Amino acid sequence: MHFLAGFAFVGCLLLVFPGILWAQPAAEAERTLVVGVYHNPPKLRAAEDGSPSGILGELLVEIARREGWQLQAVSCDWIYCLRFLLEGEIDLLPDMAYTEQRAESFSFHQVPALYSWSQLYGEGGVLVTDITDLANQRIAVLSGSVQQSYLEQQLQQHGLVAELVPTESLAEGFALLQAGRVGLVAANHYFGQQLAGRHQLQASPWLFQPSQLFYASRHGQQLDLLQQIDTYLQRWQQQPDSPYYQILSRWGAAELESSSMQQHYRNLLLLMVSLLLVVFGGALVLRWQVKEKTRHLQASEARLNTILDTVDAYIYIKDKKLCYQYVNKKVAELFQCTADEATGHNDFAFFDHATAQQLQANDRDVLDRGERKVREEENTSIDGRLTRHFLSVKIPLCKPDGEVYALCGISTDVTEHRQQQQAIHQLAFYDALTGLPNRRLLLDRLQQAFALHQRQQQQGALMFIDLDHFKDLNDTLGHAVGDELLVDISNRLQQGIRSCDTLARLGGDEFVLLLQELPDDEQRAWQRVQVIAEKVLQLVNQPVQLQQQPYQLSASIGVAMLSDGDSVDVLMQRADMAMYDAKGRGRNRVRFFNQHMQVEVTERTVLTNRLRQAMEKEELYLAYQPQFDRRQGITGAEVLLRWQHPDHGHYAPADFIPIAEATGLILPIGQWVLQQSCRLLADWAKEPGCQHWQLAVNISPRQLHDAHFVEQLTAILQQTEAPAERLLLEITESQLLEDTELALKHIHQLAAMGIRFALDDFGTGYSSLQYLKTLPLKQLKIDASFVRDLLQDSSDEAIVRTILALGQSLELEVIAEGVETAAQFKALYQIGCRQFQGYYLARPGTLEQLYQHSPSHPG
Ligand SMILES: Nc1nc2c(ncn2[C@@H]2O[C@H](COP(=O)(O)O[C@H]3[C@@H](O)[C@H](n4cnc5c(=O)[nH]c(N)nc54)O[C@@H]3COP(=O)(O)O)[C@@H](O)[C@H]2O)c(=O)[nH]1
Repeated sequence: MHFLAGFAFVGCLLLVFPGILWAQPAAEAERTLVVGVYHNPPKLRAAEDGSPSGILGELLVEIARREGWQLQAVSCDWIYCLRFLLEGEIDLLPDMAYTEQRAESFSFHQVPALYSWSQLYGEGGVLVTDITDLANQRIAVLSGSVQQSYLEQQLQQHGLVAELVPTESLAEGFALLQAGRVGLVAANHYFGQQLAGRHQLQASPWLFQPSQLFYASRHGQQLDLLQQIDTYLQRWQQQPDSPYYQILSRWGAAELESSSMQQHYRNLLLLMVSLLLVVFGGALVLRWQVKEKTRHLQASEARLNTILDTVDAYIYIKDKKLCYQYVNKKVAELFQCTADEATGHNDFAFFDHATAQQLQANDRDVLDRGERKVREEENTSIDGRLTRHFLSVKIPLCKPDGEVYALCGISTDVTEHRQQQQAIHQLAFYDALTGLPNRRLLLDRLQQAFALHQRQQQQGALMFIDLDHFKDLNDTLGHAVGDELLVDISNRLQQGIRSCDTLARLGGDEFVLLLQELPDDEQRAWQRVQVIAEKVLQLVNQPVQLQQQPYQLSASIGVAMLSDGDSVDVLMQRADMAMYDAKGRGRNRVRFFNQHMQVEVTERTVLTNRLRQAMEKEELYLAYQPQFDRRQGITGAEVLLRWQHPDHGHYAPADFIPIAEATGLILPIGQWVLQQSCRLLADWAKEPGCQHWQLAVNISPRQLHDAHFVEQLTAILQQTEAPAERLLLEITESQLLEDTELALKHIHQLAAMGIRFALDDFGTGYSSLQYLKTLPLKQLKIDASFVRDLLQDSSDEAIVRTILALGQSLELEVIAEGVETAAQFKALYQIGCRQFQGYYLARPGTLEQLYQHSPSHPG
């Protein structure tokens, strides 16, 4: 029993850790070959020092010596040798019979190294002359061997029932025969002959499975080496005094010697049996067997212990009571005791209670099911100070009859790997600055929430939260302060949400809140989201102290209910759309997605595509609206962009300019407007009647903030030779709000070149005196809205008067725009306005129409 358990134990360990048990001295070796050596004497066996021995072993050693190959021998049972060869753990396996099936997985050389056949061996009285004698027999066969496949096939062909008992080695087969567990054992004649002689077994007269024996490598590997082996075999098999025949005769002579000794032994035994009775003979045989096996086991155990104590894994055997029966050095180190001290104790002696309970549950599973299990285990030491993660492979150890008697565990410490995995996970799914889930994780959770909504109609909402003017703050106060602010906002928002909700940061100042577990009723769910959104606004609105200054932030929030979209992408787009709508409506507010937004976006997309082509197709042109002095003489004109689409007619600038702005198309379009305007100024400079006229050109915020704007306008002025001082760039206050520093820099650079600036829509924005002081302005433009209600609304009149007074004191020209009636003109004139623009005087038109308003112009 012990002997058989040993087979299982060795198998379990060698299966996982094939060890190099013998290596040739490496002095002049050029090539290292790992050779599998299984016990199949006289063809193959491991010598005392572990080196390959037997006929094929010595033959290989001789070839290797001549070729300068370094051999490293791995001692393994046949079945594991095969597996190691397949898995590339070993390079070469001697003593493999060629079959077509094997040729699919292994490569063989050409010249057979040996010829062999198989026989069946049994106690005297079992006579096998042909296949039919195998009916109802229990026959031990080497697992995965040619004998096994041949016998299986033959039994099936002849419709015979016999039990083939697979063994891991031939020795195990003969041990089963000795123990009376099988009636016959199948083996090649080399091995069988030896064992039969030794154990008084009878060889069957039925010879089967003649085979050619080769050295084999993993399929397609070591082909040059196999060729070399062929060269030696071919040469040596033709020379009677070659090493081939010397080795053969050495092992053949040993065999003969062994046979003749056996004969002598048999005679002696017969004599002894007759003299000392069967009892003494039986005892002797038994003692010899025990001694042989003990020696074999001790040698294997010593070799194994060396391997087990050097591998970087925790290896142990636990009995059915879950007490350690064996621990390797690593386990003993972990338990801070010797291997002997660990033996006999269970996990409660080494781990904390919860760990021990979990380990025992895992172990029981393996023992009860009799199945190999792989699990990740988290083990905390008994003092609770150290927790490590292990990947544990646990294999049940079974007796030949299948009964599980222990388990063998191999655990690898994967703590660092786990930590790395966690770090990678953190990087992959969380935002590095705030620690909030990132886009990837949000999408994952949204996907789940959406699936739940579709399956069970569970309500949910997606909230896009964008901080207003965060970019300005970031640019002004620096990115470190910006980061601090984002962390602060994320903490505030996190405190205000429930654990079932997900707050994520998509990047920059974009936060997204996924709300789940809302009331089933759609209306109530909507109301709950409204309340939460208001709360978010309040949280953002709370003043924050940055660089000793209090700041109050606001956010624009867009909401899409999960029922608003039919996919995650659509939902994201819709929440984003709603957020932009909130921004467009003045920021610091919440907007829920509605279909109008969708229509607007669709229309905007269509318009964007048309606008992209408009420039190429020359559908854009310029209109000129004259500007007048108090005597209604022309002082110049405002250049106004127009778009005439061949199919869809005239598009209003108020519709397409914001799109051009948002898409960046305003940059090439604006450049074209400036080129046209400068050409016209250059032409006017040559005409005495209009030399003094100026052209007012609207500049969009995008242009003013563009890094190449100054450079491009300088180039245009140089190319056209237009007088810079006749160019008046109209800017609005709102333009200056975003990235003020860069805008001011560009304005000052252009003013230094002589270009003049007008502040458009004056009075409608912040009307900051600060701008009036710091900007190199030449003109203020009273917004048309004040002119429109001038006659009805006294406060509008007061504003107009104030603007005029401001202009006077700051020495700025003031022009009123949107003058539509004679009454407005008169009223403006009476309160001191001296420059005018509006439909009353002239509508925007062609150049010809402009010239018609000036009698002095030759055109
Ligand atoms: N960045 C650029 N913006 C441009 C350019 N061309 C125009 N625009 C801007 O588009 C907005 C709408 O312009 P538009 O429809 O051309 O309207 C202008 C005038 O036609 C209109 N106007 C002029 N007089 C009157 C009037 O008596 N009544 C009345 N109802 N409207 C009148 O006012 C617009 C000019 O406004 P302003 O620029 O503020 O002086 C408009 O914001 C343009 O700025 C361009 O090339 N680039």
